[in-house]
Amino acid sequence: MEILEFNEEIKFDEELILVLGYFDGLHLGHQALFAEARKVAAVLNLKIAVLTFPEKPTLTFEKFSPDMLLKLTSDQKRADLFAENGVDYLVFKDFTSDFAHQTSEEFSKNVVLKFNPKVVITGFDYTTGSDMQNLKSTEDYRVIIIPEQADDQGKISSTRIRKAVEEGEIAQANALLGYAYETTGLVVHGFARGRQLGYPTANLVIKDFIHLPAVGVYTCDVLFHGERHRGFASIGYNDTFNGTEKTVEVHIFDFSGEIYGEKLTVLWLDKIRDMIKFENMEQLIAQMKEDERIARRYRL
Ligand SMILES: Cc1cc2nc3c(=O)[nH]c(=O)nc-3n(C[C@H](O)[C@H](O)[C@H](O)COP(=O)(O)O)c2cc1C
Ligand SMILES: Nc1ncnc2c1ncn2[C@@H]1O[C@H](COP(=O)(O)OP(=O)(O)OP(=O)(O)O)[C@@H](O)[C@H]1O
Repeated sequence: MEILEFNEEIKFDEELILVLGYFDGLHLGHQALFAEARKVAAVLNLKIAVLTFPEKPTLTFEKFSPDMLLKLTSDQKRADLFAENGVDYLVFKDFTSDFAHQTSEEFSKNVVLKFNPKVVITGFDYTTGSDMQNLKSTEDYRVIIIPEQADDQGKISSTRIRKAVEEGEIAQANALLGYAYETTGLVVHGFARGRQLGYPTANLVIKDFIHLPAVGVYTCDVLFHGERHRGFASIGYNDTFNGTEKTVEVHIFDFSGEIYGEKLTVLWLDKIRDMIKFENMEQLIAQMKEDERIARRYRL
């Protein structure tokens, strides 16, 4: 997959299938667009391009708050997901005021046609231009609109998944994503109390602007040096020790070793329980033994 910046000069000579949207998380709804794109691309023997934005379009319209920068994936994972979904050209365009103020006709001429698309694929609720039109087929390209992908609670959407993650409903988030929600971090030094508890933990610092699951205790898998290990993790303030800083800590079962400075990816699988402020360490250890049983028993 090639990653490109959209600019005035860009112009594809080959005909393409173009997919449009922001695609935070590349969830099952989004995946339906790419499944259709792959089908059409195979029949017509064409490559697939996606035009998307590095940040959420709402940044251009609403009063800024830092959580507007948060995403469901890191930029790296986002690119990986586009590639896994069959994208050949991943094209980024800053969502500027000028861009937003184009009419749908201008958008078609100034943007869509630059991709020389034979077919353009969008979802049922995708609108373009300041006049908020659905994209329509022209003599140059055919538009395929993918119907709403929904479950019993309605449309599968990035908004629903963000809410599920932030409420700790990880199993629900994963069901809507079609893959396990993940967080990548760098292992740094904590207070080294975990050893005393019998569960040394890798304390993670997270550099990506991504949504973190709610405070709590979770079953997880950990990707480390190309291998997948079962573990359990805690997100919270170490209440038993009157901690004041939020930490993300993970204990990998049947593993020992110094891994400071390494990068780990935590695949969040299911929430076990809320964080508890225990009277003493013994109670915390007893609870963690029970958590371990639950985490080890968890089947994918
Ligand atoms: C699976 C798991 C569950 C945990 N549950 C709790 C908890 O309920 N209450 C709490 O105060 N700390 C909890 N902790 C956090 C421990 O207090 C923390 O791992 C320990 O203080 C070690 O911190 P350190 O790595 O900074 O030394 C949990 C940690 C793990 C890995
Ligand atoms: N459930 C769905 N079914 C069909 N198409 C969808 C679905 N969700 C999104 N799409 C389409 O995917 C593209 C990207 O959509 P977008 O990034 O707005 O996702 P979203 O999940 O609707 O996001 P948000 O919840 O932030 O509004 C658009 O063309 C949109 O119409």
